[in-house]
Amino acid sequence: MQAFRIHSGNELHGDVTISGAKNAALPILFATILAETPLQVSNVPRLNDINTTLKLLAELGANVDWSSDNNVSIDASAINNCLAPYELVKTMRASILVLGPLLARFGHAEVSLPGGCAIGARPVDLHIQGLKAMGADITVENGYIIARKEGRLQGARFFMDAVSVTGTENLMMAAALAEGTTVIENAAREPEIVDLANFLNLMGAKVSGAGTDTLTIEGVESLKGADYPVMPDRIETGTFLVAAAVTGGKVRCLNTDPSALEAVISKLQEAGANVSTGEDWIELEMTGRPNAVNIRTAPHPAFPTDMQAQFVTLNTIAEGTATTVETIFENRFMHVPELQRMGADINLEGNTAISVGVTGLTGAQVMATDLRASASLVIAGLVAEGETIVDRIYHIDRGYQHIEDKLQKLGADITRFDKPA
Ligand SMILES: CC(=O)N[C@H]1[C@@H](OP(=O)(O)OP(=O)(O)OC[C@H]2O[C@@H](n3ccc(=O)[nH]c3=O)[C@H](O)[C@@H]2O)O[C@H](CO)[C@@H](O)[C@@H]1O
Ligand SMILES: C=C(OP(=O)(O)O)C(=O)O
Repeated sequence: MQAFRIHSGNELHGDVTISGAKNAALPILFATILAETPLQVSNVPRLNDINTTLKLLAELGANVDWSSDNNVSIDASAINNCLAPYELVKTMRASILVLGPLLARFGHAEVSLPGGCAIGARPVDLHIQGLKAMGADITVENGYIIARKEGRLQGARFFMDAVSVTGTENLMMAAALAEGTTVIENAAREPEIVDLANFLNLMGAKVSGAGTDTLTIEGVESLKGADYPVMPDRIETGTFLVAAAVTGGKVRCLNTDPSALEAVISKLQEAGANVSTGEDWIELEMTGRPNAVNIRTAPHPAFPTDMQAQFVTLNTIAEGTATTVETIFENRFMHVPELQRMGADINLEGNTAISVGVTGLTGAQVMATDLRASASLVIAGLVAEGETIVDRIYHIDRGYQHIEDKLQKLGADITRFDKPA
């Protein structure tokens, strides 16, 4: 199993190029199931989750070519199988995104239930309810969601009880090929939803309202291929900005989109960072210790849950006391006990972490438990005195393309190594 060895001491300085967004690339790649002609998706990050997605598409019968660095060519005209097996789905919850497109195009889908994960139960009831509202017949048998519809799905009005990102995406993709108009109320407003809607529209879909809480989708009979670049990763961007704020120094993130990071940038400024932005870059300069900042996660445009762990690390070494409230996932504080082992002063009370900033952390062997928890531990390792070993970094490889290479170029002392189990 691979691990990171990190030594503290260096401020981060320099430029880092941000990759395409995992959480936009995944739905976009699943949306290719809807297209009857070949297409190309560019700015696709080299990540384990993308590998899993492409394996799944190939398993369904699509022709997939990822020989060129960040460009993927897909021809979904050959899909001849509507089964997404447990072995692939269990490694990546976003696999549930095959459900809507398969059902809409082929009238049939069998998708393993993804099950819970480290950050929470993560049910998919809203995905199922929405597809049922469009006329699908859905049962759950032997751990599989079995969905059928004779003829096209029917446009429907659906109110989402909870704001769900992949739920909104699944229903938007299904509605794109439905007969009639679908209205999704209380839809997620994340920038990745807008990116998916733009891709669908380029394929010939009629989606409007993306980025607001009401999506209107006029179904069309077929969709064609289109070439599309995935938006930049706002969470990877935020992670590098927090790393620079914690270590001190000056880091410029290139090939990113500041408009997708307003809540994060505003918290970094509150923490004392000097942040400047251009059309496709963000620069952060930090001198001295950050101020502790209160965080409350909520659906976009509020503060993203995927940046919560990184800010807990910032609060750990900041000046003052802060509360971090996690309102999206019921178990997303797995990094806290690991940070405590490095000397953090954090009290957990239900969905709230109360951090009292300490003047220094000490290196330790810590375990990554999920994607963003891993990032928070890497950031902690960059400032902890001595050596930090972060175990189980396969979690971080799900969401960050070559994070150690990018950090090394900024001056960090971090190496990947094979650690005997
Ligand atoms: C691949 C991807 O884009 N992943 C992101 C997506 O995950 P994902 O789309 O899985 O997260 P959701 O937005 O669906 O989850 C939000 C909340 O809704 C609940 N819920 C969701 C669906 C459902 O059918 N029933 C239900 O109750 C969840 O348990 C959770 O409490 O959005 C999350 C919230 O911004 C991010 O942390 C993930 O990085
Ligand atoms: C929780 C995340 O991803 P996923 O939904 O793929 O588990 C994440 O990107 O932080």
